Amino acid sequence: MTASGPYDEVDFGVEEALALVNEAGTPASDDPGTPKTPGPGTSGVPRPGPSPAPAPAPQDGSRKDATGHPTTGHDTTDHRPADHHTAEHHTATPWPRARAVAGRAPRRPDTPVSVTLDAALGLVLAAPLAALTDLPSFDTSAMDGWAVAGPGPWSVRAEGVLAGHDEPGPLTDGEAVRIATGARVPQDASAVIRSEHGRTDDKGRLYAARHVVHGQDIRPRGQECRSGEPLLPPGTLVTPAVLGLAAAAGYDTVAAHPRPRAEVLVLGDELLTEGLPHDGLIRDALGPMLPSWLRALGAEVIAVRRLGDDAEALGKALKNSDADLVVTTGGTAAGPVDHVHPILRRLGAALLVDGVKVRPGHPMLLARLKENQHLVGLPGNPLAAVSGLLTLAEPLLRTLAGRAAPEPYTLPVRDAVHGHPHDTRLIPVVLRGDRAVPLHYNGPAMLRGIAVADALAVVPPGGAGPGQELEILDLPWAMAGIEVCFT
Ligand SMILES: Nc1nc2c(c(=O)[nH]1)N[C@H]1C(S)=C(S)[C@@H](COP(=O)(O)OP(=O)(O)OC[C@H]3O[C@@H](n4cnc5c(N)ncnc54)[C@H](O)[C@@H]3O)O[C@H]1N2
Ligand code: MOO
Repeated sequence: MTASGPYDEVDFGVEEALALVNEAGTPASDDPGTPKTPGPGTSGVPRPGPSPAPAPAPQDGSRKDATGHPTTGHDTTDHRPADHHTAEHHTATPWPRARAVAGRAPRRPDTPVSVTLDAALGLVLAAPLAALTDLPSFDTSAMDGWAVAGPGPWSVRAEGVLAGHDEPGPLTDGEAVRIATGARVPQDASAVIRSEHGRTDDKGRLYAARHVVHGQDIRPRGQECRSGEPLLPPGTLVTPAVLGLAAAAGYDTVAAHPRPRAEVLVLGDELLTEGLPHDGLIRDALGPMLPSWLRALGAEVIAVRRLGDDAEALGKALKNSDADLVVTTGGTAAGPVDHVHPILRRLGAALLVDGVKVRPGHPMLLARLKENQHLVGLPGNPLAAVSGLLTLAEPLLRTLAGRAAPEPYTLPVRDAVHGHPHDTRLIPVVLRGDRAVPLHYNGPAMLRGIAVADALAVVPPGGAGPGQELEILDLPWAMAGIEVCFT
């Protein structure tokens, strides 16, 4: 890519992004099937375009989910790291199972709290929302016009009635009163005539321009609900519409599951927080990315701390943290300054997932630090960290927040996608019409693909052929978006 390429344009569209980064047309990323050897030249080495991908071979006779993975229905209570058999991944957990383990790791959502409406967006209701009032709470006019009683023509009262005012006196047959939308309809009114459907003569008598139907444009009290009627069940996500309904139904606060509290610990001596990379130092891509991503997944981020490669500092930070979820970045592998495993061992943490059969991100891990406190260890490579975030942090936060799992869905993939021989792959895609289009820059250290992606596609071991249905993991801002909070 030259400096004058379309990436330098401020406003390039998805089509251009696709042309630049789709997997089919351009050199690809790290070979997902090749064991990684850290060192110069291993990252970003162009590889040939995708070869026709065979359909994933069934691994055993067990039930398969939409992606062809064995489902986890039969092992729902087993929290042990799985798959002790292969030399390469002695403890790695299959990807679907890792998600299930993470979703079950917290035993239950936290004790419900009472939350003011302005703070409740994105939380989940912990109790049914029952109407505290009839809605509407009085007979109300649906239109600006006249409330009338009996057949016309009608004599119009001098005083009109506005929304928010006292109930006007009852009407007698042949009488009308000017009325505004939302105003109380006087007793004994038989209909409301819209202002454009009536005219008055010089004696102040009202004539209807069209047939008047009894009850027209009057919203009777309790039309939407009666006081006490259940409106929403517990477990409902508080959306903007839910906030509106709760307010209309008389609520100042709602009972909700509190936002899980997350702390981010960024590890690595090589990380810069500003300026250009120099002297082997690189910019920290995860510190700026994770807090808002975690918020988009429903967490409150209580701290982001940079600890370098200091084992003691890591140990202390973990001991002192009171977050529900600690997210570390880097240091998950077995390099000389990869301190996560040794520190977890020293703290006596229970490893629930120790490596996942997924690319990128296979060194990711999940540990229970204390009762109701968990740690997700994200690998340092940035796209591998995204993989860990969606594989482990997303289901864990979802459970803590009391949210139901989204309905899984699949889309056909437009192009063939390389698979790892044994592991699941997660690849950034854009959704075009009813197809998922793989993006090219999907190497573990690359964010260029995910930055223009709508979702991640789940590629089963062995890869996928063109048109094959793949499970799609939406990115939180590409879904309803209401949980997104970038501040
Ligand atoms: N002998 C082996 N080495 C490695 C293996 C392996 O299987 N055997 N796996 C590789 C894979 S895959 C990954 S992913 C990484 C995971 O390593 P760590 O979690 O220990 O992460 P680090 O070594 O600290 O960093 C890896 C890479 O990412 C860069 N990094 C770290 N933090 C950030 C950040 N906040 N922003 C941007 N980039 C970051 C770091 O500089 C390294 O380049 O291990 C492989 N090794
Ligand atoms: O390559 Mo590693 O899979 O986690 O980034």
